[in-house]
Amino acid sequence: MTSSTAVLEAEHVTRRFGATLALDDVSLTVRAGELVGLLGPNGAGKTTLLSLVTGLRRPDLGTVRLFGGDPRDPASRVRLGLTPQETGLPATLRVGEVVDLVAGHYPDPMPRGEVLEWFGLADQARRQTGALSGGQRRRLAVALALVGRPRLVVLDEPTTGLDVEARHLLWAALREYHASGATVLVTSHYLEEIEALAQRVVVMGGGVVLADDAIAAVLARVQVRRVGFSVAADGRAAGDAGDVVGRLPGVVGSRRDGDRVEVLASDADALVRALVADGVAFTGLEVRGASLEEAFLALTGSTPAVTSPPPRPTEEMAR
Ligand SMILES: Nc1ncnc2c1ncn2[C@@H]1O[C@H](COP(=O)(O)OP(=O)(O)OP(=O)(O)O)[C@@H](O)[C@H]1O
Repeated sequence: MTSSTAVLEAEHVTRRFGATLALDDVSLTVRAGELVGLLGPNGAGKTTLLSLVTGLRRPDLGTVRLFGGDPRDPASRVRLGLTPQETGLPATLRVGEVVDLVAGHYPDPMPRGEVLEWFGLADQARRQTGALSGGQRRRLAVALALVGRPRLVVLDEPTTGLDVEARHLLWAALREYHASGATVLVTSHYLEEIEALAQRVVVMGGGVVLADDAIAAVLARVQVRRVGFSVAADGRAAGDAGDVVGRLPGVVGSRRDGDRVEVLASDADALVRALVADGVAFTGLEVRGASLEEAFLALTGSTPAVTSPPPRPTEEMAR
């Protein structure tokens, strides 16, 4: 397989669940040897896309291919390792038994001891999976995705519920596995995680692909901050604020609600300096990270800026 071979392809894929349009004309190609991060907030469509390209569901429209074949065909899936978001492990089986069970489906699996050691589970081999902590279960799920030495690994939010140490252990394992020549597709809510792992990032929101680029290029695009301030509802201050906001090159969107002005700006410092320099009488200044979705929706112009409700602030999303 050459490095340009597509291992996973979605072309103009649409998928509905009742009235919900989960994917709206999505196209994505992942080539052999890539480590791709699929980033997006809850409901963006990431899991749905993975379910189509791994053959768990069918698209309503469009085509999907896995290793050039139909993802629903077991022959296409034999080189795929998958960790779904929810992992139903048989609670009464021991960790080592589950590893053996899964390994038995592959022609050249990793030795049990090696894979357990790799994921920090060597001393859990004789424990029943039902007795594992949430984090240990998560690590075991990823270990099971890799035990058959798949050429493509698809991981849906693999680090959910892991503490910092376990997350870093998992990132290191994925980087190492990728370095051995595998292709990796990993979803996350967190830019920090994708930044640590991926070379290329695909950002989804509202069922569409909002950006697909090298991580550095995407990071440069999401350095957007939300600046909020109040001005007198009418009169000179409001006009001045509008003028200043309109003049600044880094402003990607703005909204006025009564006396409150909300601006999405790539350079919040410059915006505030300009407001002060122009003598705009503002009060109640707030500067905080915009959510990725806000930033991308604003940048792509696909929806009026700053209209979504404030994102739930998290350490990783607030930038
Ligand atoms: N089985 C289903 N039945 C009904 N609606 C669904 C189903 N699966 C997904 N959806 C809807 O489709 C949309 C996309 O969901 P999806 O799970 O693909 O998003 P996601 O990006 O993976 O989100 P999360 O990060 O929360 O896992 C959401 O509006 C979701 O409610």
